[in-house]
Amino acid sequence: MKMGENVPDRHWGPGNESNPTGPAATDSPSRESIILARLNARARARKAAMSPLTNGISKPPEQYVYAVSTDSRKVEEIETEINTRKDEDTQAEISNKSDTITEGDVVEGDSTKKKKKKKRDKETKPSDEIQVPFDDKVSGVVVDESYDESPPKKKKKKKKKREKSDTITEEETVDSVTNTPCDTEVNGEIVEKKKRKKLKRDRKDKSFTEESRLDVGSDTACDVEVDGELVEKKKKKKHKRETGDERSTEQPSVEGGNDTICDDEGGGEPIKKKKKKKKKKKKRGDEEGEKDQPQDVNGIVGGLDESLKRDERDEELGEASQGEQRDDVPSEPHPDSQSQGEISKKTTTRALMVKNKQIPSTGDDEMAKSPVENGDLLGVPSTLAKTGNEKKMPIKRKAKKKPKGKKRKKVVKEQDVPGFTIIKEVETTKREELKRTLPHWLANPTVISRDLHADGASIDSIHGLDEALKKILQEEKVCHRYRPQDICVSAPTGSGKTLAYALPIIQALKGRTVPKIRALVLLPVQELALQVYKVFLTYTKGSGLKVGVAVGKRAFKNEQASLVGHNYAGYHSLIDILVATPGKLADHLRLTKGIDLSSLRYLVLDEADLMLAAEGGEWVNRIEQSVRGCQAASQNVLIGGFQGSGTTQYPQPSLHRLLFSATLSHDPEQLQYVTLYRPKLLIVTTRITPGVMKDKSDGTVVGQYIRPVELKEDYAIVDESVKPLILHHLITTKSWRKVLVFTNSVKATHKLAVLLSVLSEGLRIAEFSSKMKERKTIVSKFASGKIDVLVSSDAMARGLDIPDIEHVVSYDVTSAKTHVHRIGRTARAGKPGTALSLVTKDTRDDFKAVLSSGGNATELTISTEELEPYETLYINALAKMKEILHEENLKLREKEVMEARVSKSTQQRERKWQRETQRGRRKGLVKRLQRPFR
Ligand SMILES: Nc1ncnc2c1ncn2[C@@H]1O[C@H](COP(=O)(O)OP(=O)(O)OP(=O)(O)O)[C@@H](O)[C@H]1O
Repeated sequence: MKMGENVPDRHWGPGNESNPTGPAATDSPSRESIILARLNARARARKAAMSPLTNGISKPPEQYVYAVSTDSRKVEEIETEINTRKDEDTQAEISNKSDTITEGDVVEGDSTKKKKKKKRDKETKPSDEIQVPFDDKVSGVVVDESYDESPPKKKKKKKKKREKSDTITEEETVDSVTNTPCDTEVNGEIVEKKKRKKLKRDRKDKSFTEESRLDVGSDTACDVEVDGELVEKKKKKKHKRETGDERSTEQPSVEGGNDTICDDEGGGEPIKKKKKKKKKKKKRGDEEGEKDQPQDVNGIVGGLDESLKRDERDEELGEASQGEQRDDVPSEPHPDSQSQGEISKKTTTRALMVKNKQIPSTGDDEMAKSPVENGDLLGVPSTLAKTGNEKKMPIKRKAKKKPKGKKRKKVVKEQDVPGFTIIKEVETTKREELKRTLPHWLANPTVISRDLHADGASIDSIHGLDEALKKILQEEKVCHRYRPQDICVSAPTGSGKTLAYALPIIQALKGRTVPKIRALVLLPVQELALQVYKVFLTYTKGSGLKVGVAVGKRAFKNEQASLVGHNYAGYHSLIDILVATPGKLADHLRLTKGIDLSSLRYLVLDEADLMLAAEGGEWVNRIEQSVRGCQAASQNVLIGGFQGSGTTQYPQPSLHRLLFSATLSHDPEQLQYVTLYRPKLLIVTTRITPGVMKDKSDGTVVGQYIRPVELKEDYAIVDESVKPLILHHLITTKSWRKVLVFTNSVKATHKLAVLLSVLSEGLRIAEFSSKMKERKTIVSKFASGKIDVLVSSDAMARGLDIPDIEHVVSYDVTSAKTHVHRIGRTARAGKPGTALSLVTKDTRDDFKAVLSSGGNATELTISTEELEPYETLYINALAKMKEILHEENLKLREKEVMEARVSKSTQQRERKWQRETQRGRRKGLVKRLQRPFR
């Protein structure tokens, strides 16, 4: 089907329907009305024609298509024919010719004759000007002829009817009137003018038709310009969208596929501009109408692809969406929607060609893409809107710099995978690099700052190291090695110093394989040593470590057998940890065979200040010499402590010295006997009390005797004669139980214990006996609460750990150091306790010195009135005490006399026997000598 055949059918149909009788049936209009109607019709026609042009659609409206067929040359021929045949009655011929015209067309008057003539001419001689652009394969546009046969949509048709009915009617009227023979007859001038105007209009129409033709079939500068404007507008709008300047009230159709339509009609473009554009287009149409076809192809693609993409998107959304009113698109159908639909089909073909690489795609394919096509406005994902068939062409635009590290899109093209349809874009995001986090032990190493030369010990001090290695080390100037610092600890009483050294030693020696004396703990008295020995026994359960004690509690031979074993291979150690008093240790080092201290690693001096004070501290030096001697003597000791001629030697670690006391001496003279290696003094305190930290004259900060925090310390200024009565008064009136009283001597202890026993008959009073056998029983009774008041000398002042002693009385003022240990028997391990000091006038100054060492006591006043009730009792108690003491003295003397007598009589009997023996021997010898030989 040819273009010329279809156009009248679509264009003139409605007009003829509206006016079936045709213009010939009307009366001849006046000249002015004809001219006015003609001008109006032309203006409307041009306006209607401009809409698709600016829309990027190449196809002009039907009336212009029709005008294309009405070439000026043909018009002249028709007019000439009309003039020559005006006298002839051609009604029959015209009616015959009218058969060739499509049904529905109303042919009335001369104008219809002309049209029929034109139609006939077109049928006989098709216009190349029309067919070329649509049939031109170079343009890439293949006319879908079936489109013309498809029924137009009702909405579009109705709309078209409404908008064009008036124009078409008027135009028809004008054409019919101007071409009627009566006009020429009425006024020849008018006819001439009309002819000139007709020629002029036809020329314009011709030029415009050429422009339209070019728009339809080929590209024009107009299209290029329009497309360029569209591109620019879209760029601006896109920029606005990106910057958020675009108002939300703006119609989505502006951004959508109908944006060009709205630009023309609803975009608010001034009419003057439109006219200017039209003029420019006409000029360019005249100038560029004869340009090469490839340029035209490129120009047309932009407008076509825009419709193509809209159609493709509609296809993707499904047929259900077709014909429906979009929310973001104006519901009123556009008058040019039909022509757009027509172009869309063409552009679909065009797109297929582009897809199949039959023709090159242009950057306008991408540029013409609207947000609706991208699925943005309809909420359709862009991945659905894009089919992947779009071939990206180079677009002259500033490429946006992609931010580093962000999403990196990778579009999988359909061409990449032949035979498969890519339905979705594959987006690959660049994963953020995971920061590696180190384990806690690697990220937080324990930094030990040390200086090799400052902390090192001499190579010679490494026991057991091979002499050849020592020589090499010295040659390499590696003369020092790391050695732990010796530690001195001054901590309050009852703060757990025993466990402070016991647990680390047990932990360090737990992995040993062969028993050897590796730890030596020295304490001043037997009771403390036994107490610490029990602690080690408790905490070494299950560890395999063996603990020995050397305090003289058992027979010496038994202690020897518990420390050293002997078999066919020789002597070997039976213990790993030895708890001893200095005296007994010296006896064993001197008398016990096989005792070996060569592997000693830890030397602990508990109550170090007292230990170093005994014998001037020389015994410590003797023990260390003994240790070094053992080490020197055991150079050939085999593994396991067996002595022999083995060659295996192991370097022994240096001896680590640990000194503990609640009153560690600050006197350097007392520490001179201990060879301490870079000693470190640790002072443990729980609160800063006045006088705790003092800055001495030498600038060194030293600690004082620190009391437990839980200890409450009181003192009472009393007379010497009533001290027992005041103590009795406090114990009885305040119901003290488990009271530990310290005196300065054993005699005073006994005297006080007797007096208290007389005064307070209901209380269980005991004294810490000097007899070793009785001590253990008394301590256990006192700890279990069977003794209420235990009177003791300072033999119990240090280290004894008796639980739950509530009150400690310092009956006699003593030194500050002893005072700290006395009152330290209470308030242990965080438990509360009270200490009372009875101060006389003579000992007031001494007590002040005691307090100045870090104590803080409150005075307890006891009035004489409180003591008056005890006067008689006290006098009687004193008298009875004297009697008791006197009797005790008498008994003691008798005992001594008896012992003396026994000893004297024994001596006498021995002497008598000796004399008799000597005398008898002599008599018997004489008798034997006098016996005659018979
Ligand atoms: N961490 C602790 N928690 C509870 N009790 C503890 C702790 N450490 C030690 N003790 C207890 O405190 C008491 C006193 O311990 P220890 O005899 O070692 O004290 P000390 O400092 O040696 O006192 P002193 O100077 O009088 O000899 C012990 O009965 C012990 O069991």
